[in-house]
Amino acid sequence: MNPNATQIAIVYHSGYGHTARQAQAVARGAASVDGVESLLISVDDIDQHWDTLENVEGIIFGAPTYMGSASAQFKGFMDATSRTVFAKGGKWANKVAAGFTNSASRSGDKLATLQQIAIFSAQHGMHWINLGLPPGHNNSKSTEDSLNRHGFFLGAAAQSNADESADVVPPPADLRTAEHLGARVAEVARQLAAGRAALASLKKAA
Ligand SMILES: Cc1cc2nc3c(=O)[nH]c(=O)nc-3n(C[C@H](O)[C@H](O)[C@H](O)COP(=O)(O)O)c2cc1C
Repeated sequence: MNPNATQIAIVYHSGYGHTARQAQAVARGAASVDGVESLLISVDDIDQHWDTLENVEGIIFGAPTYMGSASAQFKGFMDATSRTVFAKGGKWANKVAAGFTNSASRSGDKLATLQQIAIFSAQHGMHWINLGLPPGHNNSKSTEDSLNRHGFFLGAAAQSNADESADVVPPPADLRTAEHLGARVAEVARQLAAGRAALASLKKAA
């Protein structure tokens, strides 16, 4: 861990590996920004990482959509933060946040999961970063390989055919969309960190 780097954590759950592929793409995107390091954390290992999460600049949350909402394992993580983060005095306040989800159907009610993650981030007083891409596949010239082919604004979406393994899906367009989200969050986190440092030195000079 480079102490001068801006740290972005990606906290995710994946039952069968598909959302893990999406999470890896988000982490790649974040780490592609100069001066940023990304850290992938599965909710299965979360108890080893509560202290780490207090010290990162941003957290990008991801879960598969199961029965129209985040998976129960991810919800278990969300509920645990009531005790480990919220009750300790809002330890995640003012960090940047963003979200991603993956499911089998084109829609599959993924929007409900992204909304759930956005509300969760707001409860922690975090700054929500949206996807920042126009809808990718809504005209005759676009294709299934277009970035943001599912047309989400709130976060990154991926679709994994139910009969295909995580070696094959999500498809490249969805992984590139996930990379874009990681890079966007990392850039904003960098800007905020630099802005805070600049303000502190102005204050010192005054
Ligand atoms: C319990 C359960 C519920 C599911 N519910 C949905 C759903 O509401 N919408 C959908 O599109 N896919 C649904 N799926 C399919 C998963 O979202 C899909 O297989 C996804 O790729 C799994 O990601 P994972 O491998 O990271 O767990 C469900 C799968 C499971 C196991």
